[in-house]
Amino acid sequence: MRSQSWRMGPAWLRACPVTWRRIVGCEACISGWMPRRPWTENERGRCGPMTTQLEIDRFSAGYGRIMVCRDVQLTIERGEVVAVLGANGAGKSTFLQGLAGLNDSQGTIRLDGTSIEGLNAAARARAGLAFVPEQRGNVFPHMTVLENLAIAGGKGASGATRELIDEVFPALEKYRTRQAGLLSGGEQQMLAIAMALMSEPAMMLLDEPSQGLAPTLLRSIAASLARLKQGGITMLVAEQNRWFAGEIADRALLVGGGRLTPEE
Ligand SMILES: Nc1ncnc2c1ncn2[C@@H]1O[C@H](COP(=O)(O)OP(=O)(O)OP(=O)(O)O)[C@@H](O)[C@H]1O
Repeated sequence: MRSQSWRMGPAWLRACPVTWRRIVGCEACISGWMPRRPWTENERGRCGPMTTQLEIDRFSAGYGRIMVCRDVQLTIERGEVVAVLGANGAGKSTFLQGLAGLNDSQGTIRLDGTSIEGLNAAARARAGLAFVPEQRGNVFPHMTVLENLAIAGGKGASGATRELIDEVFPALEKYRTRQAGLLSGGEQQMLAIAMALMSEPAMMLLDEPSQGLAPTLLRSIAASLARLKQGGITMLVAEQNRWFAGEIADRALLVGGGRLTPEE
C-alpha cells in the first residue's frame, strides 16, 4: 500500500531530511528508526532507499555432509519482511541457523553488499544479522529486563532504538525491574526480540516467534512485529502459523524437499 503522505506536495519534497519527516515522510521514517540518507520510493511504496539488504545464492545449510536446504537463491530488499513457511522438520530453522552461522553451510551470503559467508556466528551478528532462536530461555533468567537489554545493547543503543522498544513492547517497560525468568513465555519472547533490536541490526532472523503462544499474545506479538516492519526493520521469519505470517510478511517462501519456493 502506498503511503498517503507520498501523494502530498511537489516532487522535490519527496525526500526525507529529518526536519521534514513528520510532514512528508511515510510511516517508516516517522519512527525515526531509519538512517538519515537521501530517500526514494521503493517498489512497495514505502519510504526508503532502493537497496538490497540480503542476497543469497547457491546457498545450502545442514549438518555435516547432510544439507537440509539446498541451492537457495533469494534476495531481500531493505525494509522487506519475508516469511519462510513449512511443516515440522521441513528445514525452516536449519535455513535460518545456516544464515546466522550456527550450522554447516555453503554458498554466497551478502549483507548490505558485503560477503559474510566466511564469518562465524559472532562475526555475522556483529555484521548486523540478529538471530532470535525458536526456544524460549534465550534471556538471562536471573537478571532483570533492564539488565538483559543492557547486556544485549553492548556499548549502548541509540535513544531512537530505546524509544522504539518501549513503544513496541510496553509490557517490558512495565516489568523493567522484574527478573526475566519470572516473565511469561510471551513476555520472554518480546524480551528476546527487544534484545536483538538493542544491537541495532541490519536485519533480524526470527525463528517461529509465534510458537507456543496463547491467541491473545499471538496477536500482540504479530502487532509488535508489524510495528517494527513499519519502522523499516528487515526481517526473515520462519513460521508454521500462516495467519501470523500473513499479518507481518510481504511475501512467503515454502520449504519442502530441501528447496525454498515462492508461495503462489
Ligand atoms: N542438530 C541437528 N543435527 C542433525 N539433524 C538435525 C539437527 N537439527 C535438525 N535436524 C534435522 O534437520 C531437519 C530439519 O529440521 P528443522 O529443525 O530445520 O525443521 P523445522 O522446519 O524448523 O521444524 P520445526 O517447525 O519443527 O522446528 C529435520 O529432519 C531434523 O531432524
